[in-house]
Amino acid sequence: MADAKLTSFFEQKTITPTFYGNVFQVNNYTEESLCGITDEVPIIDYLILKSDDPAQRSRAIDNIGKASRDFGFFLVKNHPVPESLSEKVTEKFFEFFDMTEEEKRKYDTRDPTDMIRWWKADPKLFSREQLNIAVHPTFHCPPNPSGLSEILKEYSKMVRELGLELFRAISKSLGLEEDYIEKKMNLESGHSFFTANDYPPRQHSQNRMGQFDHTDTSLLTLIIQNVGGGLQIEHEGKWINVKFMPNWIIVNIADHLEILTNGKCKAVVHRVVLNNEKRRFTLPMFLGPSLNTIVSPAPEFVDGSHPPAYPGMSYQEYLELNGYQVIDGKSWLQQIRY
Ligand SMILES: O=C(O)CCC(=O)C(=O)O
Ligand SMILES: [Fe+2]
Repeated sequence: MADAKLTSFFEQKTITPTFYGNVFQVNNYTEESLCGITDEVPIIDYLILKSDDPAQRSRAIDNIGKASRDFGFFLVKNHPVPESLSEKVTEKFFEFFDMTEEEKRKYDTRDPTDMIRWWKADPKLFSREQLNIAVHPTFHCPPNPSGLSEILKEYSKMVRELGLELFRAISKSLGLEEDYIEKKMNLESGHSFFTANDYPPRQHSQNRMGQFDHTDTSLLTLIIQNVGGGLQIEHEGKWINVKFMPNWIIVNIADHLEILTNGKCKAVVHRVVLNNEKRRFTLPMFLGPSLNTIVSPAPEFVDGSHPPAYPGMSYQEYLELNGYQVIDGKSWLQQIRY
C-alpha cells in the first residue's frame, strides 16, 4: 500500500500517464542531438568475478560497485550464457515478428496486466515493435513460432541465474551480506519479464527514434542485441553510444535498486536511436522484486544527512502507476523523487 507521503505527493502533482504523448518532444530531436559520443564504459569480466583468487573476486566486486554508483551501467563479458543460445532465441523472435499482423494482434490486449502483450508504435512518433512476456515466477510464452517457448525458457533460466550472481556482487559491493538484495526483494518470487524489441533500420523508418529517454522500472535489466549501434546511455550530461562485442551482456541499474539504496546505485537514463543500416533486435530481461514487495529506501542507506528520497510502494503499484511503461518519454523515477 502506498504510504501517506506518496498519497500527498500524488495529491499535489498531477502525473498523467499518457504514453509517449509528447509530440513536441519528439519533433524537438535534431539529427545532431541524436549522434551521441564515443567514450569508455565499465566492462566486467565474469571470469574474474568467479575466480578462485579472493583478491581478483574482490576487485571485480569493487568494479561492479563503482559502475553501479557512477554509471548505473556496465557490460559483462565471459558470462556463462552461450552465444549459440542467444542466437537461437533471437532467430525465434525474428520469426515471431515476421508473422502476420493479424496473428500478432492476438496479443494487442491493451490490458497492462496481461502476461503476454504485443504492441507496435505509431511510426510518426517512433519506430519499434515489441512483445512483453512475463517469465517469473510463472513462465508465459506465445505458442508460435514453435520452439520459441522451449528456447526462451532455457535462456530465461540462464539469464536469471546470471542476474542473481550480479545481485550478490552488488550486495557485497555495498558492504552487505551477499543475499541481502535477494532476500529483501523476495527474488524467489520476483516478477521478471522480457521485452523483445524489433527496430527497423533507419532507411526504412520515418524517424530516428527507437525509444525515448527513460530508466527501467525493474531492479536490474540484462540485455542482449543482434547488432550494435542504437543504445545510448546518459552520463555526466552526455549521450554515450554503447558499443560492444557480440555476446556481451548489457546491464542497467534500474529504478528499484536506486530506491532501495536511497540513490546510492543510479538508475541509468538511456534511449535508443535506430541503427542506420540494420534491423536491430534486443531482448532486455527486467528482473524485479515480487509484485507485493514494498520497496522504500532501506535503513542501511538512510541517516541524518541522507533522509529517504523516495516514497515506498509495492512493485505492482509502481508498475500500475507507470502504466507499465515510461511517462512522456521521461524517467518515471525522476518524477517521484522527493
Ligand atoms: O533496445 C535497446 O537497446 C534498449 C532497450 C530498452 O532500453 C528497453 O526496452 O527498456
Ligand atoms: Fe530500457
